[in-house]
Amino acid sequence: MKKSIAVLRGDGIGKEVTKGAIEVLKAVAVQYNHEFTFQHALIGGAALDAEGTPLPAETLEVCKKSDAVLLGAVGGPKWDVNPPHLRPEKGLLQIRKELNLYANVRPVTCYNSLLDSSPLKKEIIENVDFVIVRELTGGLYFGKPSGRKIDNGEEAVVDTLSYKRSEMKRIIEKAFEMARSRRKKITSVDKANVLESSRMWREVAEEVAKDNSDIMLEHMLVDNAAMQLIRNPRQFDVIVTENMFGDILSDEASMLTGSLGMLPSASLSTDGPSLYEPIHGSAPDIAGKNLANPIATILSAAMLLRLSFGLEEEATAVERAVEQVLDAGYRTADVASVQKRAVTTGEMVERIKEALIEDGAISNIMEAYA
Ligand SMILES: NC(=O)C1=CN([C@@H]2O[C@H](COP(=O)(O)OP(=O)(O)OC[C@H]3O[C@@H](n4cnc5c(N)ncnc54)[C@H](O)[C@@H]3O)[C@@H](O)[C@H]2O)C=CC1
Ligand SMILES: CC(C)CC(=O)C(=O)O
Ligand SMILES: [Mg+2]
Repeated sequence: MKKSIAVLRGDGIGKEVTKGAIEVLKAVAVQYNHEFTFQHALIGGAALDAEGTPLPAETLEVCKKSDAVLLGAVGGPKWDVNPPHLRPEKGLLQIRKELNLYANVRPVTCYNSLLDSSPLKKEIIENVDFVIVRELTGGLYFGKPSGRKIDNGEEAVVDTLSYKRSEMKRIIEKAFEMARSRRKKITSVDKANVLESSRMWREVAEEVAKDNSDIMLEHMLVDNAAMQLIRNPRQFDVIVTENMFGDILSDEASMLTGSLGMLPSASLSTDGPSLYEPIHGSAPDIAGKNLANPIATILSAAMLLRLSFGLEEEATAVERAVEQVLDAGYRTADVASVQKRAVTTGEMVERIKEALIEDGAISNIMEAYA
């Protein structure tokens, strides 16, 4: 199969983790006789430095012409003082809007071998397997008007949360579709006791449920959901929610798995190429140190293979390789219980490639660490 992948490395650890995922995708191409081409383009702080804008027109062109997009992360302290339109994050929001990436699918899977890496008890996180379906192109992050003004002689600020019914419907329908091939349960998360947008969200969810009576729908207020994720995460199958709630809940959920560096995501488009990205940011505190966990991005690449290219066997092989390497005891620093035994980003990538190329080749690797 011949496919083109646009790669937006971005900033900080975005560069390191995408490098690792590309290496894994290249290994897949060799192993399964595919031809993947990679075209790099600028986004975020790197694009601001080079082009004066966080999303150059050329980047958008490259993405639109490709079969899928792989993104690292954007942002960093260097650009924190910039005005809103010159923030790296603005480039990420813009590309989500431009490519109609309405659905951000964030699977949360607890690996058996990492049960001791989570701050939560093993009994709580064992067999946790759910997916957060986050609306990605509406809500507060895209609200207009937004900004500062003077109100009665005092500085005031406004951010607006707005959604169209159709925007709610399409993401909730996506969640129902996903639940159908899973355990057929949806938890729709909102703040309907306070927000009008949430009351409409509930109405829409009920309407969609009427046409999907094989799926069980429950509603949960977001503050309770944040608590239930820690109390009893196994109760969840598919969580569907608006943009900001999904953003926050998924970072929280990542700690069930042991680290923010473990959660992949797919940002699905209504029409054109979809984009695949780890849920984490550019991690300026560890950037450039070869410390980042590349697994979230490698698992995002597996989602790319499955969802954009239909390569189920290859996607499963990547996921199996990750699991095998973790089972063998390899850990980056974020999930290592004994820090001095932690491996670097580069070594983790090497081990995953090795496991992919030769299934079972790494069975005794922890001997080196004993
Ligand atoms: N999708 C994106 O591009 C996102 C960008 N950001 C941006 O990233 C910058 C830093 O934001 P933070 O709040 O620090 O969030 P962050 O997600 O970059 O990091 C939070 C913490 O998790 C750790 N961490 C994150 N990914 C990791 C990985 N793969 N391996 C090991 N440890 C990892 C970091 O070292 C840090 O201690 C900001 O400019 C923010 O706006 C934040 C979230 C998402
Ligand atoms: C620019 C932010 C909305 C990025 C982020 O935190 C995310 O998408 O998870
Ligand atoms: Mg986030």
